[in-house]
Amino acid sequence: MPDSSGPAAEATPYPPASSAPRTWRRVARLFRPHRPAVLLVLVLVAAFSAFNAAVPLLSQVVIDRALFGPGGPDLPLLAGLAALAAAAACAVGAVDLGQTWVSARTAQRVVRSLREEMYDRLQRMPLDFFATTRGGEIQSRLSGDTAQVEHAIKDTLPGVLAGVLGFVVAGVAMVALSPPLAGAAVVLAPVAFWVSSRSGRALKKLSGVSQQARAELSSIAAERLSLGAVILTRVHGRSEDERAAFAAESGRLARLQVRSGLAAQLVLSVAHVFFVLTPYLVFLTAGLTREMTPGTLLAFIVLQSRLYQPLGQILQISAELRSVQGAFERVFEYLDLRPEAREREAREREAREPEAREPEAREREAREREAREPEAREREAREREAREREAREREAREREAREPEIHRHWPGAMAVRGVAFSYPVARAPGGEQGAEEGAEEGGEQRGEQGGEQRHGQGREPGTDHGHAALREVGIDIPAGSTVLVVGPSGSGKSTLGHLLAGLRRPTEGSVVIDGTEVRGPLPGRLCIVPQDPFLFQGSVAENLRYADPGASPEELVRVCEITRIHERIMALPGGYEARVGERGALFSGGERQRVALARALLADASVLVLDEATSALDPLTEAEVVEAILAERRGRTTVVITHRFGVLDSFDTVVALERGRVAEQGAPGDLRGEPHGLYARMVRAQTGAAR
Ligand SMILES: Nc1ncnc2c1ncn2[C@@H]1O[C@H](COP(=O)(O)OP(=O)(O)OP(=O)(O)O)[C@@H](O)[C@H]1O
Repeated sequence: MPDSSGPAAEATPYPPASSAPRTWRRVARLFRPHRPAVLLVLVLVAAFSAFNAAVPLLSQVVIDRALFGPGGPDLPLLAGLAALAAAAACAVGAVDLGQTWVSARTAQRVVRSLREEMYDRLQRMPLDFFATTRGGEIQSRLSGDTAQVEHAIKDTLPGVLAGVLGFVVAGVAMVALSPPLAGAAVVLAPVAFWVSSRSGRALKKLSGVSQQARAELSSIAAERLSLGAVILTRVHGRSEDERAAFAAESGRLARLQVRSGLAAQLVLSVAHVFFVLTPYLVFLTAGLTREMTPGTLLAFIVLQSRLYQPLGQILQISAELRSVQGAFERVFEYLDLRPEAREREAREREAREPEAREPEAREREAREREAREPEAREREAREREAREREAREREAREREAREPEIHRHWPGAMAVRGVAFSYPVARAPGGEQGAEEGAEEGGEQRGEQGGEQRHGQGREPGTDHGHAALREVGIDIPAGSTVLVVGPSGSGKSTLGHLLAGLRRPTEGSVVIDGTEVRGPLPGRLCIVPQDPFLFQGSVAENLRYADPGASPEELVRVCEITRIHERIMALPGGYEARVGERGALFSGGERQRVALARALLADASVLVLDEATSALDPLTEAEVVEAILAERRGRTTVVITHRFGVLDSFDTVVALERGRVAEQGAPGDLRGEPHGLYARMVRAQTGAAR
């Protein structure tokens, strides 16, 4: 949704497609506040070129007059010339140093303000923008593109200037020495320019696609290495697929980089051929004209190298400039984003004149998008499709080989035996707390939840581990039974859920499934749905199939009907193919939970743990969904952790936790009969009877 900065463009919501002159005019505007610095760079570069050309001219005087003049060698003249050459060389060094300093300082200033303005724009963007844009994309523009812009200002642009001026000065000096030889020296230049501009164009295109691939890669990392995503991956045993998807993207980037390198090298190779051939053209012309003193020839040869050097620079840089232009365009696109207030205005304007603007604007946007990277998009879509198909087929094959009805094979009887669990002590900032645990057990960082208890209450005196979240917990869960886990906030319910699902391992005691100790996630046997489940960027169907890549459309519908989300999905444009946005942001909290529940049902695990997984639903829908999940469980063991008691009577057993210990466990009816029991008190408090 970019907008233009100019007043003319203000009238329409979208700017016209950016063109090279437009981009460079805008780049020039960036330097307006730095005019004195730019002027200084210009003067320094001109001085550099002039001093550089002066040295070879001196060599002509050295040969023709000081060494081989009519009266023999002239020593005082030689000494004077040597002093002059030394002064010119020192001046070249000093001027170069000064120019580098001024350019670097200006680059930092320009880039700093660009970066800050971009950040400011982004901060004021409407929420929709963040829901539909990947985090990695934003990061890549904010740091990757601005770094390229900085390099351009510091090195590329002064390089172009030095190249052009050096070329002109050396050219003028060569023409002054001998016009026919000067002509011979530049006769091949147009061919070299033509080749370099062609490969420059290719380089610009490649740079755009590479930048996009880099953004994709960092998006994958940012999205898939978040806590929720890592839990999801482990619970469904998809780590290998995640690795493969990352490797495919990383391979694509590597291939693009190789191609960029080749395109850049082509320019250098052309320049090399040019440099080798041109001196011989000059010698040939010198031989033909026969008007050359040795001193002039020597000066000419040195000047030639001074001509080629900037020429080479220009050839190389013209290719680089194309990729720099791409970086500037991507930065400007973000600077042109419409912050919230302007967005609203534009929407209102559109609402007033819908027919007149909308289709036109949309068409223009589509054209722009298409013009930007049609091939890349197509290729990406093809690759993604192939990857997904492959993963789906592999998973289906594995499933077939395993057993069609997993939970029949694995009954899902669980036992928690003398379990204690302590979270590691939080160290001062800069400490290593949690690092090992995170690596080993998919570690978790919690927000404010339960923060009070973390700092004091409940700490086990004398333990090395710090906060004891669970102590002496013993629970028996027969296969196929339904268990409700309740307890006050911070009593250890979620910790217990994580232990049951194998996401964490007890500090003491053991968790056992069908006689085997649970030592880690067991995809297909244990599945957990957390309170804030993770949906990744992609379609609803892709999110659901994460649990079972071979699931048919009918199976998707079946599980979504159970969790009462099917109708909502069908109401979306595209139905099951509708995108869910960044981390499912286009869904409400309750809808996200219902999609995640459907996904968990698709996993068809022997044990399903719902950790407050219906907390965002209204009580009626919650009861309906939980009842439906229990009704269709087909022998599956189901553990429901909740604060709310809308579905009490459907459970075989209730486990009430208090301060990390099991306060009560038994049939719901029995526990309700204990008037002073924790469970009965909690039920009364919730139904209002306590009053
Ligand atoms: N990652 C962690 N690091 C340190 N302490 C933690 C961590 N996670 C939870 N705790 C602490 O462990 C205890 C049990 O937390 P847990 O999340 O299991 O409680 P809960 O019963 O699920 O709470 P709630 O109902 O509020 O979700 C709390 O005191 C909490 O502060």
